[in-house]
Amino acid sequence: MSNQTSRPAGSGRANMKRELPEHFRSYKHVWVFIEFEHGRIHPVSLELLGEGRKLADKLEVELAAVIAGSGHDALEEVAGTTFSYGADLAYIIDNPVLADYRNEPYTRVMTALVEKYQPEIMLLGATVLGRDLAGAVATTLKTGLTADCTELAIDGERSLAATRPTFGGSLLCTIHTLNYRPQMATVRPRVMAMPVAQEGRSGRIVEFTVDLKEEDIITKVLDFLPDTANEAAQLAFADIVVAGGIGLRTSENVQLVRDLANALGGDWGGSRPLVQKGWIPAERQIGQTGKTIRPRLYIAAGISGAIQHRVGVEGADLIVAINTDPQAPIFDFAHVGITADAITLLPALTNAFRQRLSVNRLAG
Ligand SMILES: Cc1cc2nc3c(=O)[nH]c(=O)nc-3n(C[C@H](O)[C@H](O)[C@H](O)COP(=O)(O)OP(=O)(O)OC[C@H]3O[C@@H](n4cnc5c(N)ncnc54)[C@H](O)[C@@H]3O)c2cc1C
Repeated sequence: MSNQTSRPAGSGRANMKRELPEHFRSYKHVWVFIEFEHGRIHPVSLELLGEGRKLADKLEVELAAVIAGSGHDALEEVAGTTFSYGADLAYIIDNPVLADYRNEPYTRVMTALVEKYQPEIMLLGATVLGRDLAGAVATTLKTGLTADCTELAIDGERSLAATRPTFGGSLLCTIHTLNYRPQMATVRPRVMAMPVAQEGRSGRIVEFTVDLKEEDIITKVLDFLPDTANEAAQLAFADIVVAGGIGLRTSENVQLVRDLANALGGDWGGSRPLVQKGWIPAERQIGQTGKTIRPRLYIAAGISGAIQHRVGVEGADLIVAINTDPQAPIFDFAHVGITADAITLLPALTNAFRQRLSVNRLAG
């Protein structure tokens, strides 16, 4: 009798076909799709340039920014910004049809660019635009896409190891695209650190033209209406965030979190059960299925620190947790833990900060 454990034939990475098909072997370089809309580069694109730089250095290849839109001067200016954030070259696709994002022309441009210049890795932000585009491009190119990655690395065989939470965040899985190119991944805003811009860094511009005609595109943009009702739009980018959990006990007590955030000049949010109870809007949920934040200061009041919440906040520089239970999991990763009743401590902190900050203002 053998005491060896058996595993199903063909299972696991070790039994996968590792040889990349011949026609994919020429695929080189790392690309980042730059989300440029209404005169603004989405910060996630710059965060991805920082991550792409590390991957490109490891592979000893170039890092390219892909910039599509309408108006050559504006696109060149964007290219200049991408160089200072680490790109070696920028592909510019300038066409009036690309003035506003639409899936069809952008997918056409991206697939044509990939077929011509053959990148081995392509990264996009996991924003509304990035998710829409990445899925369409991966499907058209018949390649693999790992969505919402929290970590990107290169393994010993030059393959992209794209890690993301799975099974409701209770496990992390690392996904490889072994037999297809490019290897595509999306990453949510604030998951990766923002790189420091290096002024004066330069790069090459490669112009790419595609035959796009407005009459061939079915969808039409009639107008652009900014989402002014979404007052939580900047939560992911706030320097100071105060959040509440079920420990706040009533919907009225959410105001205590808002008051402290106001006193500190920060933004506010909460854990998922607060959204489920209707105490806070969904766009203020922080965590795996909400927003990922990377503030300099994060104050969590009455939040237990479940893994799904933790993954959205652990990039914060300083985490202060207020919880009545000294065994609460949040104390395992908070930098400062306060065992106290949030409902009495929050107003006391708000008053103290208001007084201290107004004294500082008068003194200044
Ligand atoms: C697929 C999936 C996705 C999820 N996504 C998210 C997500 O994006 N974000 C998220 O937050 N959760 C998410 N969750 C839910 C998550 O698992 C937890 O249930 C949730 O984070 C718990 O919220 P909480 O900390 O507010 O509540 P609880 O876990 O109930 O913790 C409340 C805490 O408050 C403390 N407390 C009680 N009274 C007081 C008081 N007066 N003062 C101070 N402390 C007090 C308690 O000791 C306790 O630690 C997800 C779950 C699943 C399955």
